[in-house]
Amino acid sequence: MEGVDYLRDERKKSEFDVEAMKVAWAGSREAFQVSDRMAKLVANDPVFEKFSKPTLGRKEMFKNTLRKAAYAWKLINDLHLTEEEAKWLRHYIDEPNYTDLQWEMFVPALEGQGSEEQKRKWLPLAQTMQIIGTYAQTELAHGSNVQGLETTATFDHETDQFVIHSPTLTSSKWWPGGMAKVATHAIVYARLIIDGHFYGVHGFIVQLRSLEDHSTLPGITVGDIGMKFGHGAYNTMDNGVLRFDRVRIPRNQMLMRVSQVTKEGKYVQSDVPRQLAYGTMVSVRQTIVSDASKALSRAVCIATRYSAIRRQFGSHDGGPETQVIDYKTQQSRLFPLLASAFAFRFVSEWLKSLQTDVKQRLEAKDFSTLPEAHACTAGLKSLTTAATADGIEECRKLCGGHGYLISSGLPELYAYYVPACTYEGENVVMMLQVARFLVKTVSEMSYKQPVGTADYLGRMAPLMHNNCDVQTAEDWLNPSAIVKAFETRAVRMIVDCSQRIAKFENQEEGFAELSTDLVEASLAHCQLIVVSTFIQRLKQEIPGKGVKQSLEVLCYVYALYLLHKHQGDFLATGYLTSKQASLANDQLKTLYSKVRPNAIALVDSFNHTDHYLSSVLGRYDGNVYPKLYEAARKDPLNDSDIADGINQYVQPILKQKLHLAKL
Ligand SMILES: CC(C)(COP(=O)(O)OP(=O)(O)OC[C@H]1O[C@@H](n2cnc3c(N)ncnc32)[C@H](O)[C@@H]1OP(=O)(O)O)[C@@H](O)C(=O)NCCC(=O)NCCSC(=O)CCCC(=O)O
Ligand SMILES: Cc1cc2nc3c(=O)[nH]c(=O)nc-3n(C[C@H](O)[C@H](O)[C@H](O)COP(=O)(O)OP(=O)(O)OC[C@H]3O[C@@H](n4cnc5c(N)ncnc54)[C@H](O)[C@@H]3O)c2cc1C
Repeated sequence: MEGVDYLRDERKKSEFDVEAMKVAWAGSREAFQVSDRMAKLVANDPVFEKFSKPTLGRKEMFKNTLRKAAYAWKLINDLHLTEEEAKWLRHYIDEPNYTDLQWEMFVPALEGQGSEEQKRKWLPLAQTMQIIGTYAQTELAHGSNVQGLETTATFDHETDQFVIHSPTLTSSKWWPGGMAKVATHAIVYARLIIDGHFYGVHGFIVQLRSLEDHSTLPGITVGDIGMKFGHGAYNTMDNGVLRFDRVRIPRNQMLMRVSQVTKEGKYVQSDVPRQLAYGTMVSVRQTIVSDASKALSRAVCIATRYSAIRRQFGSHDGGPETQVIDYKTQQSRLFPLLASAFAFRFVSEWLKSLQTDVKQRLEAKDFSTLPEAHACTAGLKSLTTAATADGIEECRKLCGGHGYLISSGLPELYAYYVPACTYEGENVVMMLQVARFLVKTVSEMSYKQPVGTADYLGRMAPLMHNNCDVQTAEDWLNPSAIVKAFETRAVRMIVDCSQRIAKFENQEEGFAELSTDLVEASLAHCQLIVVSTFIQRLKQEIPGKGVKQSLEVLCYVYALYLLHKHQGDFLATGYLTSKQASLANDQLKTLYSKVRPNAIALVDSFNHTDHYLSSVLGRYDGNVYPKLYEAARKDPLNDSDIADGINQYVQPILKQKLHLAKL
């Protein structure tokens, strides 16, 4: 038998309707159809070929990406693609480039932080790509600490302009994507100075390059910051360094939704909270959660298919060896990741609806849910990206030696994905933001009832004193038992930290002293959100034979895997006995055997094309070994029998050896 037959047999074992699961994964039939159509469009167009990327040099790689982005823009216009379709098209092209910044950051920043007048002027230009923008916030010396940025924007009364300046080397903008070579404009974050007074960091629209010949404008120095981790990965993006030498922009190019500067140089704060200036980051963090499920599902798809094909040991009487997916250890590493991909998918859907709700409220000047939205996006961004980056690396290891080959698709995916733990808010820094929200919520509880994702903190009294009543492994197959366990663990960790902080005279000092515990408590809170959201999703109607049942199994796998992994927390907070924790682990093992027959069908439900996976190991048809061989033969080193350099550098050594032998 070959890999092709193995996967065919595996697909026959499936206990659910794969087509219906594809819809459940996508969120709706329409969402499935759009993403499916775009995936196929990209996969079937030779312009989007990407297998040769690892062999290209930086300049060729960059140019190739520009070519693809230009072609994609042509398709978007020629085929009159909707915004949603265009988003999927860009996603499936699968090469970071300047358009990511244009659509994910520049346009949202204009939308969220521009005044109505500014939006009328700038949005049509950006949306039709007559200008290309980037988001220039991070500097050489400051990324996380936004208030520490050094670039200055000084108001000049006489000319009614701002003077944008980089006063120090460390104030150089450093990292913004698309900035080095492509962007014509940037939203530059700088300290506002009026008459010698500082008014905090604000965003300014600054033109960097001529729209005629693309040359940099006077006073602007811009370039690339150099190669990044991995060979291909993020190196298709021109992350840049940018310095300003007293560059002048008109006053009306400061983003003026949150605060304004008048012609007279008066600083006026709108009736909206200053945190709205951070709004772009909130919306991008939500997208990052959705991207985490895509990246993890991709790695899991590769590792699961390959695990069903790969056989090692266990052959008796010349029969076939054991499929590595049948080893319990392989299942215990792989299936929680499969379950996590679904968990992240559903939490990202929920986060999107939360975001839509917040946006509507903001329009109506209701800012009450902004802190929660910030805490949720920051925390879930941190949780999902950390688990996804680790998960991709685990999938590489699950594929043994072949996982280390570029043709497995996993090294590239990891190198491309891993900066998500850092950009858009470094993960630990983000968890500390969640901690601030939680500690504040607890401290305000005497006069303010917690709501939304923090509402369980309002049930603190019973949760502080309850004990778990699970007695058998089956008792763990109960959503309310699971939610109660996660709520209790989170509440006890948060209250413990809050009480210890309260003992410090200086609360900030207490917060800093307890920050490692606070990060763990925040993680417990975020895990509760993901688990609860998965459970809530299962309460909705989910059509298709066996689909809901399979998702229920995955939901329990996700929850009990976390419970097992963090059993120290559950035991230390006194909610569980070690017997109950061990029963949870027993149940987890039973659940793995329920996932096993459905594993291939579950990863098929992600509907990933071979083009998107770009992995010989994860091919849909399972034809792994012949294709591995073929991929290896295509390596440039195999172009000739005697490689360049052999005659020059190896032969002389060999000949010298002969000479010594004669002696
Ligand atoms: C860490 C903080 C949050 C700290 O903010 P701060 O004002 O210095 O300090 P603070 O006193 O803690 O905060 C003040 C207050 O602001 C709140 N807040 C903070 N962030 C937000 C938000 N996004 N929405 C709504 N509210 C927000 C905080 O909760 C505080 O609220 P409070 O005063 O407690 O009620 C901030 O500086 C930050 O967000 N840093 C991370 C920087 C970041 O994410 N940069 C992204 C650059 S762009 C990028 O990476 C693009 C990658 C693109 C790609 O290639 O894909
Ligand atoms: C691929 C990539 C693309 C990017 N694209 C853009 C872009 O388009 N535009 C843009 O403006 N920026 C961009 N960035 C920059 C990115 O947003 C920042 O790197 C990120 O916000 C982290 O900030 P930092 O580099 O200052 O990290 P640092 O804050 O210096 O982190 C270093 C370490 O310090 C720790 N630390 C920092 N502060 C605290 C604290 N208060 N408490 C405890 N620990 C702390 C962190 O946990 C971390 O371990 C990009 C970065 C990357 C890698």
